[in-house]
Amino acid sequence: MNISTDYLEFIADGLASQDYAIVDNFLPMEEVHDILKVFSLHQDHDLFRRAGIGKDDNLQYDRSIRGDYIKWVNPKHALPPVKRFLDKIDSLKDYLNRTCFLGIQDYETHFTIYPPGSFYKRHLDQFKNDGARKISFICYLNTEWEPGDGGELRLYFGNEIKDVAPTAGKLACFRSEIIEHEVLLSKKDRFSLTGWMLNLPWGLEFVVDK
Ligand SMILES: O=C(O)CCC(=O)C(=O)O
Ligand SMILES: [Fe+2]
Repeated sequence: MNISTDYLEFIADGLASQDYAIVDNFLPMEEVHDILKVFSLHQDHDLFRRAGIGKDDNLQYDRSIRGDYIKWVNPKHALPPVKRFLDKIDSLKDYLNRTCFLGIQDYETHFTIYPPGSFYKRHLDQFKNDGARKISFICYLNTEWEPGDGGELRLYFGNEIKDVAPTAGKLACFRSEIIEHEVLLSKKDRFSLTGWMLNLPWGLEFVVDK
């Protein structure tokens, strides 16, 4: 077990009782720094692409809605620091399947960079033409984040909101089909690993398509 049962239980309870959970120290700083080195490597190789909205025939690119850059993780070729993160997500997936009966079969993950001035307007993570996304998870990697830097994750609960600072090591997760959310304007480069637990298997062709 590479993630404590306390964390797993806390996340499962949060998802069951309020449709979201936030864990502050999901990753130790050393692992955050190791993952950031992988980001640098991918940036050096110019592997990040503008993120789109929707999927397949409905895929669109619109900066007034979403301004981040992404690189999909291929789990079969993940470098060790990323593999270590994926192993934790695997443990979480198995735990949620045992305790919440969500029928999660797989997950998809991308590296994400929001450059200064970017944001992602209020949305739901399920695509109109695909309801496979069950749980959204985001692990933040911003070691220098301070109040005023922006880039908070804003969760909507009817008329209530909750803002989550994107500080390094934190994991935010929520029910993809229920919780509307947005990324507020970020004033600095904002790094994260973003993923979704799916109730369908995720084939390699799907990775290459993206
Ligand atoms: O990075 C975040 O805090 C949320 C990202 C998001 O909403 C998404 O990629 O769908
Ligand atoms: Fe989202």
